[in-house]
Amino acid sequence: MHRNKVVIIGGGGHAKVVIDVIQSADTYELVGFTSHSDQESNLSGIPYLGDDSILPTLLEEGVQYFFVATGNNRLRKKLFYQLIELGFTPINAISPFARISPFAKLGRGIVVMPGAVINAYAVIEDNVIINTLSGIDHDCLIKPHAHIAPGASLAGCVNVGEGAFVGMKSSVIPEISIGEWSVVGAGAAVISDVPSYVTVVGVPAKKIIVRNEER
Ligand SMILES: CC(=O)SCCNC(=O)CCNC(=O)[C@H](O)C(C)(C)COP(=O)(O)OP(=O)(O)OC[C@H]1O[C@@H](n2cnc3c(N)ncnc32)[C@H](O)[C@@H]1OP(=O)(O)O
Repeated sequence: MHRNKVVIIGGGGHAKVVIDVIQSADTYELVGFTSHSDQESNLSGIPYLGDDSILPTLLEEGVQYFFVATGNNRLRKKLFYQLIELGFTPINAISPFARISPFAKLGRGIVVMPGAVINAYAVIEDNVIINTLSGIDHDCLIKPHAHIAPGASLAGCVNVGEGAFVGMKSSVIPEISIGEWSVVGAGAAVISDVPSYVTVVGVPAKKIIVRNEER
């Protein structure tokens, strides 16, 4: 069976899981991964190819598809558009153990990890991470480059802004909006709208001042 060739961008912990998901779906041929840090010779059974300077050569050799497997939302955004600019096409990495409604809509460059559920009329835009065992209920809108961490539960009609991070095991009640590039802490219960560029934690979730804005 012919399978399209894919390069993975990134060699950290998130890449390990993304590779596993793509391999378990058995739809693509993974040619290897690129990384800027010194790497082991392979990751989850696929070879290290070098840093991103190898990418134009890979394209010439017929590797047309990519997946950016970095957890940091800002870096993932940057790399996503760089790869498209170079002429690559993003794929989705969908675990066969996720459940996605046929009435949900998915963009490009999205990973949906095992145990995640995406219900009817949810919209997941480009380059989003839907992590292990998370739940995205009906009519949610997840904007590009966001990350819904393991076990987070979004009720119906929740909007998550560009680049926002919804921490593991947090809960968001219906019709809440989470602003762009904001962070919801692990275990938070979000019961009111979250502005952009803030961090909220706790039950109920309240804004905190953070020292390090990098995410
Ligand atoms: C497969 C994977 O691994 S995917 C990755 C999943 N990762 C996550 O879900 C991580 C979620 N991250 C968090 O919850 C973090 O604690 C953050 C982002 C909310 C805050 O991190 P930082 O900015 O480093 O904050 P810091 O640790 O300095 O804490 C600031 C204050 O908030 C409190 N706080 C931090 N996180 C939480 C939380 N989740 N719930 C309640 N309080 C919290 C701290 O106790 C501290 O309180 P204090 O000032 O009274 O001492």
